[in-house]
Amino acid sequence: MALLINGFCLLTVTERTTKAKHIQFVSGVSVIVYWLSALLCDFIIFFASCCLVMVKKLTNISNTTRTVVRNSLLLFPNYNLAKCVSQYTTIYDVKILCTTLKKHPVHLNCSKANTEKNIYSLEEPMIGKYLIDMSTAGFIFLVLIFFWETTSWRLRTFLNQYIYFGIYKRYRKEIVSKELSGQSEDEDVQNERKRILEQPQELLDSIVLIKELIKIYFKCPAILAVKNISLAIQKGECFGLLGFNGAGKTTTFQILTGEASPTSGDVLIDGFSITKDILQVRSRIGYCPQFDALLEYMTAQEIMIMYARIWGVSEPQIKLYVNKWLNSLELESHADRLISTYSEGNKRRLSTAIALMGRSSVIFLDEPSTGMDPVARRLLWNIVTKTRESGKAIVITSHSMEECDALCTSLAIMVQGKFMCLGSPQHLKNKFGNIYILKVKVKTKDKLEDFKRFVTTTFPGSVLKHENQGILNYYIPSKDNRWGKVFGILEQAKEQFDLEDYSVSQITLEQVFLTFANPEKVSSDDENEVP
Ligand SMILES: Nc1ncnc2c1ncn2[C@@H]1O[C@H](COP(=O)(O)OP(=O)(O)OP(=O)(O)O)[C@@H](O)[C@H]1O
Repeated sequence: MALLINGFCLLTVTERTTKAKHIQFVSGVSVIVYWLSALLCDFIIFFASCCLVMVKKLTNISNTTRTVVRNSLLLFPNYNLAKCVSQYTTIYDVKILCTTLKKHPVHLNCSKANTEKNIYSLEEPMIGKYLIDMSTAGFIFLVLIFFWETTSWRLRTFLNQYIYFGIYKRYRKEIVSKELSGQSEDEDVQNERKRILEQPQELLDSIVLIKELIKIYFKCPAILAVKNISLAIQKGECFGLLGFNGAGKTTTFQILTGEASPTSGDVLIDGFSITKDILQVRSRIGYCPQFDALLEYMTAQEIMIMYARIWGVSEPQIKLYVNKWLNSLELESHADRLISTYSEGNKRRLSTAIALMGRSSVIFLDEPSTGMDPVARRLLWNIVTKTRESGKAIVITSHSMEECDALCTSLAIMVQGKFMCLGSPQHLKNKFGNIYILKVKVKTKDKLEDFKRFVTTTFPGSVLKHENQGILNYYIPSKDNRWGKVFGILEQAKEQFDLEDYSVSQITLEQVFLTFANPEKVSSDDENEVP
C-alpha cells in the first residue's frame, strides 16, 4: 500500500499549481464534482493495487507465483521502507507484551528464539532483508540515473537517426523525397543550403552551423516538425526565427540547445557537434526558454550568484558581476525578493538576464519579451544589441515583428517546418514587399465611389484591403510607381476628391510575415504578388 499513498496527491497538486483546477472551476465544474471524481479515480487505482497485493495472501496460488510477486515488490524502495516501519513496530510491540504480560496470549509467540532475535537479521520477519534491498535499489537507481543522464542523449540520437528514421525512409519514400529533400523555391534559402553543403571548411568558424536538420515526432501519424533546414550564423549576428504557431520554431530551439535529439542532420555550435559532443555544446550556450525555468524559492540575487559560480566567475568578482546584470535589466529593486513573488514580466527579465550573463558563444532567446511592458522591452532590446555587438551570436524567436525588425540582422520565416525566406529584414521587405500602403480618408461620402474608381484605373493591380467610415486602405504595386509619382498623383486627387488626409508607406515586416499565412499561396504564386 505504501507504493500508492504518495501517488494520490500528485494529480490534484499538479492541477492546482498549473491552474488547471481553477480553469475547471471557472468553467462550471462544481467543488463536489471535482473532488468526488478525484476520489473515484483514486479508488479505482487503489482497488486495482489492493487486488495485486492480495495475490500474496491467496492460498490457492503456487509458491512460485507468490515468491515472484513478493520479490518484485522488493524492487520498490517505498515498499521496503513501509515494511521496515511496520515490522519494526510489530516486533517491538510483541517484545514489550512478552516482557510485561505475565500470562501470554496463545497467538503471541514469546519463545526465547523469537523475542531475542536481532531485529536487523535477514530472517523473516526481521527487517534486515528490507534494509539491504532498499539500499541496493537506491544504489542501482542512482547508477541508472547517472547512466541515463550521460548516455541517453547518444542512445536517443542513435534510435532516432538509424532505427526510427531508417524504417520511416524505407516505408515512406514518397514523403521523404517530397517533404524532406531540403530543396526550396526561395532563392536565398536554396543558396544558403548550397553554400553550407558545398563549403563546410569555410563555414567552420560559424558559431551556429545547421546542416540538413530534420525532426520527426514518431507518433501515429508521424509529425514532420522540421523539414531539412540549413543555416549558418556568425559572430555578432542576431538571427530571428519567425513563424506561426506550430511552425517548428520551439522544436528547432530544443534541438539547438540539446533538449531534443535530431532525427537527421547535425548542428555545430562553436565547431562542436550536437550529436557527438553534447556536453561541450551545453557549456557554450545561454538559453532563455519559452516558459520561465526559475527556482522560485530563491531571490534574484541568489539565483544569479549561483549561475555566476556555475559560469566560473571568480569569487571576489561575483558581487560586481551580478550587480551589473541586475542593473542592466533594472532588477536591483527586486533583487532580494523571492522569485515566486515576481510579476510575469519581471520573471521574464530575470530569465533573459540569466541567459545573457554567461560566457556563452551563442544565446537562444525563445520569445523573451512576452509579458514585458514597453519600457522593459526597450531595455531588453538595448541589452540584447549590446551583447550582440560584443561578438556573441543571438538566436531569437518572437511574435513581435517590431522586435525582430529592431534586433535581427537576419531572419527566416518558418512555415510547416520549412524556411520560406531568409535574409535581413530590409532585404525581405524589398523582396516580398514591392508594394506601397496607401491610407486615405475621404471627407464626403458622394466622392467615395469616384475615388475608388480613380485608384483602380490610375494604379492597376492595386487592392482595397480595408474600408471603414470613409477610411480606405490600399496595397499599390510599387513597380512603375515611384514615390514621387504616387505623391504627385495623390496631391492632385486631394482637391479633386475632397480627401481629408492621406499617407503612403512602405510595407512592414508584419505584412511580409502575413504573406506566408497561406503556404499553398506562397509556393504557387508569384513571389512579388501583392499580399
Ligand atoms: N513533443 C511533441 N510530440 C509530438 N508532436 C510535437 C511535440 N512537440 C511539438 N510537436 C508538433 O511539432 C510541430 C511544431 O511544434 P513547435 O512547438 O515546434 O511549433 P512552434 O513554431 O514553436 O509553435 P508556437 O509558436 O506555438 O510555440 C507541431 O505540429 C506540434 O504539434
